[in-house]
Amino acid sequence: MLHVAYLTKIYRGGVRANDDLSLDVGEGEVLGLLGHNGAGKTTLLSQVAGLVRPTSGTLLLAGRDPVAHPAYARQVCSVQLQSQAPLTGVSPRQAIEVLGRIRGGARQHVRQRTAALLAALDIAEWADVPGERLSGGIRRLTAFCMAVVEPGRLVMLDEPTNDVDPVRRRLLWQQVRDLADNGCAVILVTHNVAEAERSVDRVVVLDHGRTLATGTPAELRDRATAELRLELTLTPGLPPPEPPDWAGAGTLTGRRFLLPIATDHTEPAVAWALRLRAAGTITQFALHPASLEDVYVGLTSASEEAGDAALVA
Ligand SMILES: Nc1ncnc2c1ncn2[C@@H]1O[C@H](COP(=O)(O)OP(=O)(O)OP(=O)(O)O)[C@@H](O)[C@H]1O
Repeated sequence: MLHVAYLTKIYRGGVRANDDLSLDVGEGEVLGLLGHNGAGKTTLLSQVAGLVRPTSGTLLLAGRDPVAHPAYARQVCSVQLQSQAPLTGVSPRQAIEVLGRIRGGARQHVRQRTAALLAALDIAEWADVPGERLSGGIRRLTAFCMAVVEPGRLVMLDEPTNDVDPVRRRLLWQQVRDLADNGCAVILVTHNVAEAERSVDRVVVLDHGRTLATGTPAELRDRATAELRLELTLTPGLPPPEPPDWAGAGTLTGRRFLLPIATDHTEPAVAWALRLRAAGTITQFALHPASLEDVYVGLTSASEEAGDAALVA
């Protein structure tokens, strides 16, 4: 559905926002695009939508170049932008139905789909409230509905869960999954790695415009299977214990002390934690596998260190 090969975008002024980027997204697939602020995610989406011209490389949207065929790109792509949709003077229902009609949906079908989306995201009670009286989260969910009321074959969502409460976020992820199950290709830009883990088929991690890693969430987590996390809850008022030499450097957040542990040190880790609990140093402990978020943070910090080393060299 989308084929990107060796894509580079250099903005006027010399910022290299995408650097030799290659990826593919198939029908029925949700691709999660992760990366720090300024990694080049929005730039990639803008080029796919035909809004920004690539400096070099290949971009094919259902077999055609979106920059050479912008009307075609607009028909094939549905986009929810990162910026909030202007809703002054219109209600969510009006805004969603107008978008559905603009995208060529039949009146009856658009009405039904709008009502179904509002109900599925549990925002029907705001359906007829003017936009200026809506909270940021409801506006964000309305923008999502506007993007998917008559979805194109490729749906691109730029941080769709910003400002949205946890319960409605889950409802939104279900809608994203349904889009893919109905045959859409979906690109999901998010900073919420833990949530992405549950709803994407594949992940691309961008770093300074380049692909840092790609794979299914399980494949990326496998890179860290050699590691577990030992989580100690410290007794109030007590400092963290000195980690044994087989544990990695610990991070302290409040009373939570988190240590990376190699899987072959599971037994001594549990024995150590039990001793700490018996001595009253900690109140409880847990040992769990590394999450995709741990892998993501590890990848990006390794890249930062490599960048710093390159600068020093
Ligand atoms: N129109 C533009 N002109 C010049 N530079 C730009 C332009 N748009 C983006 N950039 C720069 O290109 C780089 C990539 O920006 P982009 O918005 O694609 O990143 P992003 O990954 O979407 O970031 P965020 O997560 O903060 O939204 C940044 O350094 C940004 O400042």
